Amino acid sequence: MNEVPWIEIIVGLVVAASGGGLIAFLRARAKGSGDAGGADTIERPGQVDEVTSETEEAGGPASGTVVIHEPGTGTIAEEAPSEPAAEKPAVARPVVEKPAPVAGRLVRLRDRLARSGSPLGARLLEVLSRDSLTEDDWDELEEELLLADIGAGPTAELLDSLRTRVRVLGVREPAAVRELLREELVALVGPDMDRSLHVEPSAGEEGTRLPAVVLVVGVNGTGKTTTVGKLARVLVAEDRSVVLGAADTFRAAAADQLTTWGARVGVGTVRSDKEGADPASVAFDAVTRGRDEKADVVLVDTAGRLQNKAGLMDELGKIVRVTSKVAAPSEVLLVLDATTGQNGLTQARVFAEVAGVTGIVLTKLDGTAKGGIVVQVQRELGVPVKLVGLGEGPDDLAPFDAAEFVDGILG
Ligand SMILES: Nc1nc2c(ncn2[C@@H]2O[C@H](COP(=O)(O)OP(=O)(O)OP(=O)(O)O)[C@@H](O)[C@H]2O)c(=O)[nH]1
Repeated sequence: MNEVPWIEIIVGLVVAASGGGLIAFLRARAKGSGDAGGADTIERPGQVDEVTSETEEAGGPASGTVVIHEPGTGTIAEEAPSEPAAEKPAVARPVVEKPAPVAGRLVRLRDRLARSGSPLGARLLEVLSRDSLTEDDWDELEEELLLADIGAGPTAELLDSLRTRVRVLGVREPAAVRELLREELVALVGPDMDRSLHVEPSAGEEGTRLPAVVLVVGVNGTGKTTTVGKLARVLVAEDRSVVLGAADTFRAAAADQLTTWGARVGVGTVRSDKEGADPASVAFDAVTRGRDEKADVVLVDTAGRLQNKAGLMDELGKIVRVTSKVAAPSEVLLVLDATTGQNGLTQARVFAEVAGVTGIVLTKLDGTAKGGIVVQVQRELGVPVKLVGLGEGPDDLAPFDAAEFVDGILG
């Protein structure tokens, strides 16, 4: 018998056997990258490097593989073909953190302000505790309120009302005047504004379940990526399932930063392999992924470089249009740095005009005595502050509440 056919048969059998694996692998690839744009990958939390090296050992590609970390279990599953469990190298179980409960976080504001210097409340109360208030005292109060960025209009309103009540009620004791001031400040901050976050999934056509889409916009450096990471933790603490979209493709490190934030709480990030990729494409992929996974919320981080209004309008407008093909944004959160005062407000106006902002996240409140910016920002933009950043810690993001906030700044 001729030996050649035997060699061909053996080679054929080997090719057929590995071909099965290849088809399974290709199927897995096709399943994982079926979104528009094609270039995006979803990075699931966990130790991605370890998963990748394991994938290589299993015969899969070193990059672009869809890896999935099952939130909460600490196990890693991947969509590429796998060897029988007994033959697999051990994979270190990633630690998934449990975020701190959300309720009562704003109480920390008082401590943080006390550490950051002389808070507004302490200075106001020092004036108000003088025996009888003279014209100079009222002027001093006005100055303090203006320095705290409350703004000229709101400051005049507050002082008018406070003076009248102090006179009419004949209040003299510092504790009673303090209480009146507290009431006036709460009224100014707006206790009745709807500050709830709209993060409930909705019903699409033919009963599809659509995730709530939250776009996070704002000038660079204000704390957008950090806020998206912290907000993911808030939602996880409330038992909601979350997908992150790294549409800040301008700064390469932003996607890594976001992936790390998500990984800590078992949340996956959709990102692009290409630096400078189209943000709208990444946002679309993230929302599609959220819909396919029946996630409750998709949080999309954006770049928001403010070169000019037209460019910003183009970029954000496109993100809104494109994501709306799957699910329209239920929230557009504008992130503002509380330490930038008036300058931040000017930039905020541009974003509000362009992006249809539904809520404000005021970051770095821990680093400023100018908490009054809350009042101005709400007045100027006509939208409520919904969340505040109180520090760089992972759980330093608090739902905003007018009365708790005023108690925080009054100390
Ligand atoms: N103290 C304090 N720092 C904060 C807070 N929120 C964010 N930061 C810090 O602000 C810096 C900028 O935050 P990022 O999240 O990278 O800002 P960004 O807006 O995404 O920036 P770009 O990606 O460049 O657009 C980081 O050092 C954060 O830790 C806060 O509430 N308090």
